[in-house]
Amino acid sequence: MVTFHILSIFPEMFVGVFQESILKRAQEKGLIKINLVNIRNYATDKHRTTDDYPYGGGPGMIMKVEPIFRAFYDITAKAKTKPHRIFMSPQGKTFNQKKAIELAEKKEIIILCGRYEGIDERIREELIDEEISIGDYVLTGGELPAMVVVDAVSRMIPGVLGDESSKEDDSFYCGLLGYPQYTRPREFQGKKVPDVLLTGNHALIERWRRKEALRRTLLRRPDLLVEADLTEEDYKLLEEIYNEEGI
Ligand SMILES: Cc1cccc(C(=O)NCC2(NC(=O)c3cccc4nocc34)CCCC2)c1
Repeated sequence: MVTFHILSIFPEMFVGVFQESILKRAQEKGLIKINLVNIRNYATDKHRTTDDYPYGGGPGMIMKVEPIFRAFYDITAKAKTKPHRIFMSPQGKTFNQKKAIELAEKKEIIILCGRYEGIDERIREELIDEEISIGDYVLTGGELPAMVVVDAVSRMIPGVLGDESSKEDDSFYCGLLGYPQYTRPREFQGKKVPDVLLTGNHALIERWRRKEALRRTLLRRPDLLVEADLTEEDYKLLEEIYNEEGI
């Protein structure tokens, strides 16, 4: 069971996303709990201010310390265990499946979403255990990155993925890209489904799938290949692929 406390000035952004199939069912099964926290509720001035001008000048606004500190203290006081505290930030370590699996072991997770030009540094110094980025591009806020983390971590919690899960595949292909997939019709615009997939020979099908996953990974994401734990059989398949691809 993982409880996610998501701190944002736009908590309503999350409602639709977490009311969809897998995450909704996981909440109903009591496997995950999602607590949407509006930072503005912790601002005590009459305008419920959460941002202010940067010292030293410069464009944009900075998220203020008081509302965020109050929110962290309140959540931590009410939490059963000390929450693991994440700030979604472009300055963070790039999120990946390994991190998702690691976070699925936590009991309580606070995810702070940035807005404006960012947060007052004292928040990062005092309240954050780790910063995570979902990639190198400019976004308007940390909310979408937070949804990505909740989605990826929730899938790794036992029981969240029904038996229709592709989790085994995830683990089997861990670190590789997916193999080509087909469904009916068998032929479309003259393009046929590979015969091997129609043989019912599972060993042959598995070999073909593993080889195509290796081929796709080699051609599109060789960096993943370096990280993947390959078997002797994989290296044989790679030999064949190198020859076929004329590399
Ligand atoms: C490459 C680069 C350099 C400098 C700024 C930015 C940028 O996008 N700054 C804007 C903010 N970006 C994010 O929060 C954010 C962005 C991207 C991935 C993320 N993964 O988690 C949070 C993420 C930060 C405060 C408000 C939104 C991006």
